[in-house]
Amino acid sequence: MSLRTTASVTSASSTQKVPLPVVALTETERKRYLSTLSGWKFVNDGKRDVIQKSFLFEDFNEAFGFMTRVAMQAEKMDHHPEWFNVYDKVDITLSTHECNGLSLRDMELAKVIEIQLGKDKASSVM
Ligand SMILES: C[C@H](O)[C@H](O)[C@H]1CNC2=NC(N)=NC(=O)C2=N1
Repeated sequence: MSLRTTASVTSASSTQKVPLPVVALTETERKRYLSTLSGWKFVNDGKRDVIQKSFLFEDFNEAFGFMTRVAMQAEKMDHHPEWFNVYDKVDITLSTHECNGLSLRDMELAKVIEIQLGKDKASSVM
């Protein structure tokens, strides 16, 4: 099965992003997407399905810089992390209100977060 990614439609004049659907992923889909993401854990908190990951940074500056960069991208996607930060630690939970569980939007945002993490790490070793 090929994984669905951000849908885009191209017309002669422009490429427009189309919002990803908010339908709940099946268990099979969820497992397939999670297998492409490093360290994200599936949790049912008793009320809903979520995915979670904890990140550890050098200090508050690195942690909050990462959060700021992720926030800008999340806002563009109209899909936002639930997160908790103490100094160098950031705990992130992703879920979709509309389906009370996990949708493609959560998987897409997790991917964006991983890409940002990679960029931040790369710049810190330069
Ligand atoms: C109205 C607005 O589009 C919705 O409330 C969006 C905003 N950001 C969101 N973020 C997340 N993580 N889940 C959502 O279901 C969600 N819904």
